[in-house]
Amino acid sequence: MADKLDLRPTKRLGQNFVIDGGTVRRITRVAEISPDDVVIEVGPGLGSLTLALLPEARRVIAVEIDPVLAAQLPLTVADRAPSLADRLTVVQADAMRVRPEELGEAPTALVANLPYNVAVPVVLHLLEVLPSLRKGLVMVQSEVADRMAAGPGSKVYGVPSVKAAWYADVRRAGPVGRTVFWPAPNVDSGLVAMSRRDHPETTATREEVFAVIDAAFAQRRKTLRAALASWAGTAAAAETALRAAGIAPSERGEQLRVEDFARIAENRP
Ligand SMILES: C[S@@+](CC[C@H](N)C(=O)[O-])C[C@H]1O[C@@H](n2cnc3c(N)ncnc32)[C@H](O)[C@@H]1O
Repeated sequence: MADKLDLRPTKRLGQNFVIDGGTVRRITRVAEISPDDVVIEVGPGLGSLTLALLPEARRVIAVEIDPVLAAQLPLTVADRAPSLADRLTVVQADAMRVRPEELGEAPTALVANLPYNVAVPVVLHLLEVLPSLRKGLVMVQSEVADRMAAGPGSKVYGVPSVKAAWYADVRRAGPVGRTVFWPAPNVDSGLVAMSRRDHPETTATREEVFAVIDAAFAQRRKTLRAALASWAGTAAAAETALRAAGIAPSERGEQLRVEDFARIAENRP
């Protein structure tokens, strides 16, 4: 199919296509799609995962940034799975900016082999703008999978872990080797499973909580008293906010849960 399109995969768009049927079936199985699900698939590419998702879901909304691939996808599905073609919606758009109105229907599940350079912003954007999303199964670079699923105290716990935890329970769902792709990337991959949960109860807005998270991890080796100094105005003001939130000023961001960041945000001077 790549030959037919005279396709030269674009590195900038993270175009590494899965060419292994076993991996595609595994992603579909682990995603636990039910016949009622409306799946949003980001970056369908040549459609290998799309073709596996269509028999499982009520609808697949495929969001592809590349206009050539977006135009080809309905033709591929009409050719390979004509009886399922009416379950497919293709939206040519940047998934980092896509708006719910562009999708036609509210997706309940995210399943994607994500473009690796934008995987975290895409996941956070979709969880934010699509409250209908209840679950997700995405393939990302192995290190990113570790970071997204990490908990407090882990060396790789950071901004992606805490922000993802605002929206969902996140866990690693298995490794994927680099040989299942064409072209093969020079990193291994991993599956990440997400299950929507209510965000912590707080009077602070999401933006306010995320501002504390960004500030705390911008200087992750510093104590929170020092790391939050510019966020609070001064180190002394940061200390007051931390004490009011019941958190020792000598702690570091990597020890806190998303609920703790929310309490700090509530106590901004
Ligand atoms: C890793 S490939 C996956 C392709 C296919 N799903 C597969 O598994 O073979 C990533 C796909 O995402 C598309 N893409 C890259 N950036 C995107 C963005 N911001 N929004 C939507 N699609 C994007 C690329 O064009 C490419 O088709």
